[in-house]
Amino acid sequence: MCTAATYKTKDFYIGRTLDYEFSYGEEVVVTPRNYPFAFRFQGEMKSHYAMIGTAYVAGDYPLYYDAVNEKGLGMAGLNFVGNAVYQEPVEDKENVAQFEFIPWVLSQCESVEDVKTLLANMNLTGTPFCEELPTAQLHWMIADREQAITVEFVESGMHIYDNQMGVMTNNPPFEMQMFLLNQYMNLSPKQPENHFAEALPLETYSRGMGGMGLPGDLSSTSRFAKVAFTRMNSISGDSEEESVGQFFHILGSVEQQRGCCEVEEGKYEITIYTSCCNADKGIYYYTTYENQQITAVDMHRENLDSDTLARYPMVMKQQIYWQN
Ligand SMILES: C[C@H](CCC(=O)NCCS(=O)(=O)O)[C@H]1CC[C@H]2[C@@H]3[C@H](O)C[C@@H]4C[C@H](O)CC[C@]4(C)[C@H]3C[C@H](O)[C@]12C
Repeated sequence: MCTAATYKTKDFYIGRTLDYEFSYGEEVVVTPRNYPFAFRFQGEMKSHYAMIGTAYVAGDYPLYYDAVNEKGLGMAGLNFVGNAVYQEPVEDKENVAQFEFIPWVLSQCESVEDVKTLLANMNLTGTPFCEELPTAQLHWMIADREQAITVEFVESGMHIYDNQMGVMTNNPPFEMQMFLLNQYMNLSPKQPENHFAEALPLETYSRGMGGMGLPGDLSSTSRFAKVAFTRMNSISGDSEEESVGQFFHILGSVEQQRGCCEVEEGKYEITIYTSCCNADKGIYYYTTYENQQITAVDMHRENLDSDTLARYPMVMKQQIYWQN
């Protein structure tokens, strides 16, 4: 399972959890403006917007999972297995392979409005990167500081949904996830009151009963409701530390601990990493399952006019701050 979220205080933030049972060896990767992107169908793009995010680098190619560009536009790809349907290349559209979707969008769009225009003429193909890395079945959240959308390619074609909550998880399709939220309309952060039956002496027996009824399991629908509630009711100061801290708490509400979700005999999904990118400043913060201390990579500390990827393997060892 995976969860993505946006958050806005003074700055705009976007991030995700990457939940899976194994890691591909992902890194934080800055793609500078003059890195030549060789698109399968669209040819070489010699210069473009710079971007930062998590990617698995295959050869010298950044296969991004989530990223933000220097204009403050961000996107994240999450599993959508069984529902994602990609097309064969066609003649009258811009064909883009599924693994190129993030670079294709972030290299040339400044805003979600730009993305909508770009998508109108795009055909996402199921072309695999190589034999060893088959096509990933994903759907995407794309956001800037003004709005967020969910983009899904399914049997009936491409669907773009306004995503007012700025959250996304996995299956089922976004429309159904939104419908299921109706079930939770009664939830409130306030202490509950007895509406069950006047005749019964039901009472709040402890503090902290706000959000009563919020699901606690790790299924995609439960995480959708939980993270939406957490994100929509979230309160924080607007300093960088407070905003980033709060963002990690929002995604912390749906993190996966090893042992709770067995996906195969003896194999468990865990939150491999959690990211929070300050999209305005191009700073990518992350924690990993092994290291809960926040690590940061600032794209503006790199030479953004270069043509070579800057790569930072994620810190995978627990860092403990000793006070004495
Ligand atoms: C497995 C990841 C999604 C995690 C997730 O959503 N988990 C939920 C699990 S569940 O089904 O709902 O149970 C996805 C997110 C981004 C994906 C990667 C990126 O799309 C980049 C390339 C794309 C290539 O086609 C395949 C390898 C790959 C390197 C992908 C591997 C894998 O599919 C990733 C890492």
